[in-house]
Amino acid sequence: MIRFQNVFKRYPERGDALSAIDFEIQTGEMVFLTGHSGAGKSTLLRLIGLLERPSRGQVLVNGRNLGTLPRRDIPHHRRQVGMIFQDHRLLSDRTVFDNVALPLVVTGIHSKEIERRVRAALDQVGLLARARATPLALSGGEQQRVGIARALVGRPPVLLADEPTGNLDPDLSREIFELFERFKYVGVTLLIATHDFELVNSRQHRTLTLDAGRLVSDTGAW
Ligand SMILES: Nc1ncnc2c1ncn2[C@@H]1O[C@H](COP(=O)(O)OP(=O)(O)OP(=O)(O)O)[C@@H](O)[C@H]1O
Repeated sequence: MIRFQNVFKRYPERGDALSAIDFEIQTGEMVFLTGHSGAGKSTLLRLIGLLERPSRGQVLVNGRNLGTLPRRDIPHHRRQVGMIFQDHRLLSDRTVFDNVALPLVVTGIHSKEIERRVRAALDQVGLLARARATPLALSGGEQQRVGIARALVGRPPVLLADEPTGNLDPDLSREIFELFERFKYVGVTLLIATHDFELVNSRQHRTLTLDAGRLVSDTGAW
């Protein structure tokens, strides 16, 4: 589902943020991406989401080479890849329902179908009862779950999460990971960047480790 072939990413003012990265992730795998701050985790995720392009090498998602993807296919690609961020980036003047509906509204899906899918996504993250609240009325963990529902609502086959539990206490972090583990069972491919070594070590998932832009370890599938 995700394949990197000798990928480099160079920022002109910084040098190589990623060097010679090679790995493959199969459909339905749940993989952690770890490494020190600045190791290149977010850069790697951004290449998969096509928010950045590699300086060298190839990134393939679902068999398609992102380097040769025609411009008109980029919106379709972005819908295939749900992204979850640490700072969840919710719109504070809209309800939880509207925040989750946003990715569907731009695709022009019928409003009845939007309602059905948003309710299903909120139900999956346990927030159906808070659909009419605004994000500021929610706790940090609940806000993060709204961000997850928004990433899920378009049913993307790939979910990327960048420090999804960065601001949460250990109990909430565990809850979020348990939620991710449930997606794995419905065939979603998940790549989760995190510094939370304790959490990574407590859960038996394949782990890719970056160090100064190089892939220094891959524990392989368990
Ligand atoms: N847009 C950019 N322009 C220039 N340099 C960048 C840019 N984005 C990232 N970098 C640099 O690339 C390196 C990798 O950054 P990246 O954000 O991928 O690391 P990270 O492992 O996600 O770090 P953190 O855990 O702190 O979020 C860093 O040295 C960073 O300063």
